[in-house]
Amino acid sequence: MLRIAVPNKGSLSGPAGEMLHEAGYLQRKDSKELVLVDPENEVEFFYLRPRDIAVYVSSGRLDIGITGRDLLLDSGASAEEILQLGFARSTFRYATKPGTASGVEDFGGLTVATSYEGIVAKHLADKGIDASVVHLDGAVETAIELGVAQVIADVVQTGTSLRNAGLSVVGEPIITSEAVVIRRTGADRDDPGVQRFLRRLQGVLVARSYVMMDYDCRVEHLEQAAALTPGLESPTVSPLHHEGWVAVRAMVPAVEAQRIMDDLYHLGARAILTTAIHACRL
Ligand SMILES: Nc1ncnc2c1ncn2[C@@H]1O[C@H](COP(=O)(O)OP(=O)(O)OP(=O)(O)O)[C@@H](O)[C@H]1O
Ligand SMILES: O=P(O)(O)OC[C@H]1O[C@H](OP(=O)(O)OP(=O)(O)O)[C@H](O)[C@@H]1O
Ligand SMILES: [Mg+2]
Repeated sequence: MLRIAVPNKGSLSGPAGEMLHEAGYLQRKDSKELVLVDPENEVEFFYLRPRDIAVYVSSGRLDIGITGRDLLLDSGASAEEILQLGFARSTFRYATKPGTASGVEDFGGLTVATSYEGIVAKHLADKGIDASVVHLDGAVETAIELGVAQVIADVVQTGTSLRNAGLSVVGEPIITSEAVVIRRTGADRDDPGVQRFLRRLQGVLVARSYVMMDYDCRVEHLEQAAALTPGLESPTVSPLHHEGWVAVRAMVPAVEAQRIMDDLYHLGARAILTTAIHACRL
């Protein structure tokens, strides 16, 4: 049975549970449940603190886990990303009160507050900056106001938390993060259970980002229409009872669907429909 670590709290937890549910797995009903067996799908889920997931996976006790790239890097654990999941997208950046520093090179002698000590200590060391790092569990934006540090390094998504604290980013993002599936470095790449799990999650990603498009068009416009809707392999084309017309079906990226419908209409295609894809195996 495949043993999978799932975040039990925070920004990763809700979207991870939704994705697993969409992929057809049982999910816990009560947030106090720590372990859930899904015998039908031959998996066992362990609900763990997001920070601990890379540690469990690198130990080999659990086969794979869902975590954030930033948490994986911060842990220093021997685990690697095998699939990007597209949620909990964020950057990890330095910020200060305006005027404190114009770049990381000005941090010498200052104190940096962060919940991600591993990432920050390594980044400063790589740059040869002699700054102190103080660990805080959260709400690090307040550390400057309270005089614990002059610099913070934290997750930035919309930038609202920084703005509210009167802080501005300094330097380029240290990391661009999102939720990822990880496994122990060097683990068997071809494990059939892992491959099946990844195919299911990839199916969810495709189902979320593509729609199915159907339309009718005149045979003489088919080449141009197919160029607008190439599908994944190539569009399905079926004859219509009405001679000189064909029905076409192809998957298209959801964000482009409206523009493609306009272009198809302009070309003379009619009865252009899109439908949601609920599940998929590529
Ligand atoms: N506001 C946010 N937007 C997007 N992703 C975020 C945000 N805050 C944290 N993350 C991401 O979530 C992961 C951190 O999860 P974690 O549960 O430790 O933090 P959290 O969501 O801040 O929860 P907590 O309330 O425990 O601090 C990281 O990968 C981080 O990049
Ligand atoms: O750029 P924003 O959209 O404001 O998002 C970033 C904020 O979200 C997270 O905080 P969270 O709410 O998890 O609190 P925490 O600091 O206690 O982790 C993160 O630590 C930042 O503070
Ligand atoms: Mg947080």
